[in-house]
Amino acid sequence: MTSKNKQAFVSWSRLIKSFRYASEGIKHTWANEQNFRIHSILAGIVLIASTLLGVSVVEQALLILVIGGVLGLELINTALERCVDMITKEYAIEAKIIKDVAAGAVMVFSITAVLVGITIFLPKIIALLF
Ligand SMILES: Nc1ncnc2c1ncn2[C@@H]1O[C@H](COP(=O)(O)OP(=O)(O)OP(=O)(O)O)[C@@H](O)[C@H]1O
Repeated sequence: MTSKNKQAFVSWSRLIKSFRYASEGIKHTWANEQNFRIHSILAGIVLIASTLLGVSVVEQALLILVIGGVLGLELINTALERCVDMITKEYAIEAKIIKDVAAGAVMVFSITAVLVGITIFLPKIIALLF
């Protein structure tokens, strides 16, 4: 049996399209979500500081991991907000809970990222000062 719609194992055009759609999602979030812009700029500052302060490769990898986690969760949070807004524009307790819980997830991981940053940077800053 042969399928008329047999697809290539890897379709480059589909891959490029999916990158384009993902970039559009990131651009939309950057344009509309202040928290995403703040987190992205802070991430850039942290990565520059980590290079200047001679943070080890493993520590830098850890910073990249938590930064990616925060930004990824921001994107999921934005998707959930849009999803709720698409379902209802009216006040609904379920809508409130979904948005608040999603925002809570971002906050939990952001605090985790800050704690990782403090653990890595504080000893280096103290060593620089004293
Ligand atoms: N349909 C709704 N029903 C009940 N409460 C809502 C509803 N929409 C939003 N809220 C409440 O208002 C808060 C802010 O919602 P909003 O959609 O403005 O999110 P936001 O985090 O401010 O996002 P944005 O950055 O897009 O303004 C939510 O966390 C939730 O508590």
